[in-house]
Amino acid sequence: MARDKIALIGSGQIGGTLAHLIGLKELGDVVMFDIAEGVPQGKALDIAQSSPVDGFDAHYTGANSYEALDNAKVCIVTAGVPRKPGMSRDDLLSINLKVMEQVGAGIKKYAPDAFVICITNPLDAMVWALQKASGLPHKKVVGMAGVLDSSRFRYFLADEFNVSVEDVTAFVLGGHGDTMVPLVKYSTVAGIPLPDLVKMGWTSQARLDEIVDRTRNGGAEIVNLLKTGSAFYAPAASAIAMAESYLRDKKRVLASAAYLNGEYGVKDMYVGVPVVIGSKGVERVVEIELVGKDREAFDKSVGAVQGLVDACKKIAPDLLGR
Ligand SMILES: NC(=O)c1ccc[n+]([C@@H]2O[C@H](COP(=O)([O-])OP(=O)(O)OC[C@H]3O[C@@H](n4cnc5c(N)ncnc54)[C@H](O)[C@@H]3O)[C@@H](O)[C@H]2O)c1
Ligand SMILES: O=C(O)C[C@H](O)C(=O)O
Repeated sequence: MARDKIALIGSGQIGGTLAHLIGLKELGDVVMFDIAEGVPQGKALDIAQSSPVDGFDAHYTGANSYEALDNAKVCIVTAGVPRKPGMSRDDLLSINLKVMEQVGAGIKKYAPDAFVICITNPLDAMVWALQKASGLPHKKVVGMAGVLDSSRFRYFLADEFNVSVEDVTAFVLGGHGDTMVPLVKYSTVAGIPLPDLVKMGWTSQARLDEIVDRTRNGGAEIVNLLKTGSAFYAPAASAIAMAESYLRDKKRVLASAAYLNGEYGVKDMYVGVPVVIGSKGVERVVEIELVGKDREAFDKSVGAVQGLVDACKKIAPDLLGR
């Protein structure tokens, strides 16, 4: 059986890590694309040369032309710039919006049947713009953030309780920004919700609040440590989970920036919610009933994303006609 072709648009820190993980997991052949000449070619060759050591079979190519995307089954988009200490993800909007317009046109021309995962920040607005620019069906274009934010939350919780990360589930919804919504009520250790664990004396409400806060600031914590860029190992692993669910029709329930057309009371916007990802793309939006503080926080987060989408519409009004 022919291997699936996976195109990585952007071959920087996340692009390189994605390419390596795809080989290690034998998910398919990899095309690395970037505007920087030599970078995708060099990384592709380097990773290909690791394949005999690690024992995986995958074909790697690097390219600076969109033709290389031809017939890709999955496209993962990291093209653009990351933030530096002191910046917010939103500061990247105008520069990365231009990149999404170019990338969207390339996908439209060469990979119109692909499942597209956008990673570029500010995530919820960029995936909205990428869908508009590519014209692909909404269920075939998603944004990666919720898996990452939920994974950070899971890791901090597992560390707090001194239990395996495998036994911790968590969902972080809303926009991928300061207003994201870690859902305490729906996060568990071995099925036991966090509020029950507080009652059981496993932790205090104050500690839980600190962990929620650290999760919300998880991206900035790493940016401040690295100083020259942002997180890439966990973001790449998170996007691979989404790509794998699509390619292997696993139908995993993963928090993703998905197009909402009335669900959660939101229309014509991408926001982080749990979705089922299978061979048809986003096969179902899981609509959790949000009440009280969770509803308020979610609505506030949606408002923040709406502000960014409105800014995109102002900068690139022609996107609306597509
Ligand atoms: N959604 C998330 O959870 C999440 C997590 C981490 C990073 N990010 C975002 O992902 C993006 C990439 O991060 P990174 O660490 O890989 O950055 P990076 O700078 O290492 O890589 C970005 C690459 O994009 C390339 N590029 C720039 N303009 C391009 C264009 N027009 N066409 C093709 N390629 C282009 C650059 O040459 C560079 O190689 C950033 O915007 C960052 O903020 C998002
Ligand atoms: O924080 C960033 O700028 C990168 C990314 O969105 C993250 O959460 O790690």
